[in-house]
Parts: sequence; C-alpha cells; structure tokens
Amino acid sequence: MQLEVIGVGGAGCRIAETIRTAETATQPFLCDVFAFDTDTQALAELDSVPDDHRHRYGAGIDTGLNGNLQRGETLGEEHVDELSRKLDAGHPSAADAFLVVVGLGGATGGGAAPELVANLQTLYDVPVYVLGTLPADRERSPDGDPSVPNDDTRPSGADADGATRPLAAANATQTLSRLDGLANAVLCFDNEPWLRTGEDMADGRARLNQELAARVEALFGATAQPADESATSAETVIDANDIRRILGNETALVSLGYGTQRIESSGEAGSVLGLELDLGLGLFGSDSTVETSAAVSAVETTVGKAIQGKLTLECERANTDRALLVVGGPPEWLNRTAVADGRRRLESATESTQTLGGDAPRPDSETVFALAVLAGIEPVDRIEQLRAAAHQSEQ
Ligand SMILES: Nc1nc2c(ncn2[C@@H]2O[C@H](COP(=O)(O)OP(=O)(O)OP(=O)(O)O)[C@@H](O)[C@H]2O)c(=O)[nH]1
Repeated sequence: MQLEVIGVGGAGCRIAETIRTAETATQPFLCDVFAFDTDTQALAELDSVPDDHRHRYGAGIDTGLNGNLQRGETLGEEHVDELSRKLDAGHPSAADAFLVVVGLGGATGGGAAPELVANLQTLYDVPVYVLGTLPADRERSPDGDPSVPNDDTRPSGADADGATRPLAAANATQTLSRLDGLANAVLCFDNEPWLRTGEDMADGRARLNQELAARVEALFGATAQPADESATSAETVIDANDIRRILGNETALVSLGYGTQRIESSGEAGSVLGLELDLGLGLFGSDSTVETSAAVSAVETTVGKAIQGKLTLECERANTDRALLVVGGPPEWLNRTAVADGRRRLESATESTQTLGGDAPRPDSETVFALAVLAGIEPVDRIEQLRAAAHQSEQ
C-alpha cells in the first residue's frame, strides 16, 4: 500500500518527516511526504522533505499562529485549495490512503486539518486518516510542570517553541470535534505519558516522534510490496483493504501498542543466533535455523508488550471495536502458531467483534516486533480530561 503523508503545522511537519526517515528501502510504503506550515523557520528546520514538497502559507504570518485556533480555521478555509494543489508536485493519485498529521493543540495544524481532510475526501476516492498528538498537561499549565528543574531557563511548561500553550486542550477538543465525520479514523498519540519527568516538549519531541514513527512504519510498512521481489513473502499478507476494514470510516479513535525484542546475529550473514536475553540457552545451530521455543518466546513476548504495554493513547482494551495484530521480523522467527495465538490473545483482550492478524517478514532485521492496532476505543478518559480542562480554561 502507498501512503500519502501530509504534515500540517510544527508538530505535523516534524512527525511527517520522522515517518519519512523511518521508512526502510526494503519496505517502501510512502507515496510522498508533504509539509505545510505558517511558520517559516519551523519549515526551514526540516531536513529531509524536498523543497517542492514543503509550503509556507498565510500572507503576513511568519512565526505561526501562537495557538489562535479561530485564525487557523479561517486560514485553513482560505488556503485549502492552494494546499491541495501543492500535492500535484507528488503522486497523490497513486495513494491508497492519506495520512494528515497534526499536533491537535496547535492552531495552524488544528485549523487547517479538518478543511484539508474534507477537501481530500472530495478529490480522491481513498480513505483519509488523521494522525494527531494530544497536548501534554505540562505545556498548557501557566505554572508549568513542577518536575521541571529550577535551573531550566526556558519558560516553565514550555512546548516545542519555548512557549506555553494555555489553549492547547481547548484547541485539541475542538479540532477533534471538527474532524468527526470527516476523517475515516484518527490515530492518536498522547504526548503527556510519553514525556519523562522534568522533560518538556522541546526536550522530548524528537524521541516521541521516533516512537510514533516506528509504530506508523510497523503498520503501513507491513502492507508494502517488498522492494526485492525475491524476498520472503508474508504467510498472511496485510493490505490496504485490511487496514481500511480495521480503521473503519466513522472517525474512530485509534490507539497503537508496540513491542520489540532484539535478537542477535552471529556476525555471519544470515545466521541468527537467538534472543539476547536467552543467549546460551540452546537456541541455535550454525546455520540460520532457529529453535522453535526461541521463536515462540520472542513472538509471545512482543505480542504481550504490544497488548499490555504502553499505548499511544491509554484506553480500556476490552472496549475496542476492531483490532489488528502485525508480527514482524526475520522470517525464521515468525512462528506461525505463535503468530496465530497472538491474534487470538488480542481478540480476547480487546473483546473486539473483528480481529485480523498478519505477519511482516524482514529478512535483514535483528528485531522481532508486534504492533497492535485498537480501533473504536471510545470513550477515552484522557479525551474527557482534556474536555474538562478546556471547559475550565474557558471560565
Ligand atoms: N509529538 C509531538 N508533539 C508536538 C511536537 N511539536 C509540538 N507538539 C504538540 O503539538 C501541539 C501543537 O504545536 P504545533 O504543531 O507547533 O502548533 P501549530 O499547528 O504549528 O500551530 P501554531 O504554532 O499555534 O501556529 C503542541 O501543543 C504540542 O502538544 C512534536 O514535534 N512532536
């Protein structure tokens, strides 16, 4: 499957760029990556988005909108045709889906995303998904995060631009409401629990973006046609239709769980030894065979982390409508029975009505991974918290 990624606003553009760098030559899944922003400097700081795929818009605005969502919405309305036309520098018609990426607490991304999503829905006959970050509590608090050290010279609670964002919760909830009924699904990443104690958005954003991009790559890379046609193909292939079925078309909220386990190679090409943690426990021969128990254990461990570990948006797992499990890694590690058991485990944990599973062989990888996609997870406590915070900030 080919994905057209469009970042809007500071967070959206940075995350879109990080997704681009997470794509591997062997599992290409990106059609194009575009970056649209009102902030000249933020756009200039991107490294790997080609010049004709980035676009600054909004005459007379140079440094972003500083959280003024109303202004962002007006600008989005005025410039949506211009933004959609910019996509002609790439291959949007070849895309199997669009992914519009935004920081939901901001004004540029949050203002333009609903207009852009609606426009793409009329122009193209493929799903339009949104990937949105939820603002961290510490960036919108006027008093900042008490855990930020006193010797930090930036304003306390500072976000990626070094400014607090008191309107972030209100912006995020309003933009989510505007996306309702427009986007096919909204994949969420909640910044707060992913930041470390004492860390603000400026410190943590690169790490968070990599975490998020790894999950996006695991999902959409699994649908890629391997660049090398002689490469091992999946036992159970996941394609654009499977993704469409799981994500749905009713603006479901989606959370992603992910687990990895490093395995170690012998140093000889293609000779996989065993799990790092289990080294020496009788796993391997000198050829590239892997003991069944080691492969089963690696799959079970990663699936457990994906289902029970930290999600991109914490939710009641048993409330999930639909779910998808992708297990990837070197083909000899993808034990078929363990992968099927993993899918059943996801089904039972989520109590979902529809659960799919598939595998993603990565012959050159030294990692086994599992990705759990939980779609239709509402109600979500964190969204309710943001609504309450938004209500409070309006008082
Ligand atoms: N995960 C992640 N979140 C970010 C990043 N930068 C900002 N954010 C979050 O996204 C929200 C919006 O910030 P931006 O994307 O910079 O805002 P914008 O859309 O450019 O809008 P304005 O700056 O108001 O014009 C912030 O409140 C943060 O919660 C980033 O690089 N990664």
